[in-house]
Amino acid sequence: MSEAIFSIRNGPTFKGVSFGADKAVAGEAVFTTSLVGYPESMSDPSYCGQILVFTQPLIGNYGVPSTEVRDNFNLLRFFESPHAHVVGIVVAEYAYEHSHWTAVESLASWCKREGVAAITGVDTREVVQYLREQGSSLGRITVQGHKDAEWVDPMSTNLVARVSTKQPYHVKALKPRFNVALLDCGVKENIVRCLVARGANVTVLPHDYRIQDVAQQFDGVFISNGPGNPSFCSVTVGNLRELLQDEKLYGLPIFGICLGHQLLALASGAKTHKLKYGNRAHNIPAMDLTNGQCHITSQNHGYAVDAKTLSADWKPYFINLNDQSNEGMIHTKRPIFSTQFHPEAKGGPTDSAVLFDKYFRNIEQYLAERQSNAKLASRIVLQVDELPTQRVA
Ligand SMILES: NC(=O)CC[C@H](N)C(=O)O
Repeated sequence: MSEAIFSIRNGPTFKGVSFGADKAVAGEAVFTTSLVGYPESMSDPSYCGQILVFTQPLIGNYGVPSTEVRDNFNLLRFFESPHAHVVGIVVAEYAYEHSHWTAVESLASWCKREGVAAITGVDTREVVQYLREQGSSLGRITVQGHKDAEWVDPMSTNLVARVSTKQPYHVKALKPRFNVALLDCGVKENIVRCLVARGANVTVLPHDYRIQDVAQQFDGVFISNGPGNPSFCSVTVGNLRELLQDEKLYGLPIFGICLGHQLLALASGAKTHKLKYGNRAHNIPAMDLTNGQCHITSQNHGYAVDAKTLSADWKPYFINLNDQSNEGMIHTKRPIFSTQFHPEAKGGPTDSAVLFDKYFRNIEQYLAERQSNAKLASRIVLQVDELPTQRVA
């Protein structure tokens, strides 16, 4: 067992023991208070470049499932993408013994295979108290025998370009009713599953794909979650702006989640800002401002939309009941809405899965209107049937 050190820039250092990849890493140190779901969180592309500190003290006790198993839609059954995206993890107590029916290996062996540095024996309560005071900070993990990595701020690079599919791919529903185009800024498998399981064939497009050129052949557009600072996604934002301004597509349903919400907000003229230390948890209360209902939500984000900057056509949709930050927006006349939290969960509660049903009702209505509106005759621009059926690295 090698010793390891976790350090926070302009902050304290913590000694522990390495149980992951034998290396030195640097990134943005963030913490999650979620109790379960470490395979899902670590493979969520939104965590790209980050060192994730778990406040749940015991981590690793249920091992890691197979990265090979796929479901009926050819989607990964147990992971949110094929690889780990965090650069490191920090835990209080790594469980050297694991047991679960899905486990095929230990968290330690997965971290080693995936090149994720991991340190145990850290007082994560102290780390969190520190990060909450100082705000978002850079961190690094150095395993004994290695030189410290240079500090790196992943938020100053375009992470979306790194994690997005390189080519379009197409995931078929079992009984297809609709065709959805999904802009992949770092999509989680379960978002695609939530769409195909409800009967949409999903064509997943790279983040910078000119969505405005193909949108007319789809019944709805979806904008995914993803890593990093939304202001780096100027190409996607420019494309979305043109999409929103196209009068022929006025009735097109659009739904965005997390980074997708932030990009839609930027495209409609609103602003985003960095939160002091972000919201990463599975139990964050968000109130639906249209009916006063509270959803307990799954979240992982460092940026937020500034609700005061929403233009006249948009209203805030949800509000965070812990810190009053914006949790979504909805268009006042068009079938377009987005949320900062994750209705697809994985992990987390499924209170807000109903938003996928709302999106599908919008699509049904759009199709009914389109049939009575000859102006928008379907024009096939992109042949989807010959596309690959999974992410293209
Ligand atoms: N999960 C996400 O999509 C995160 C969005 C964005 N990268 C943020 O940190 O705010």
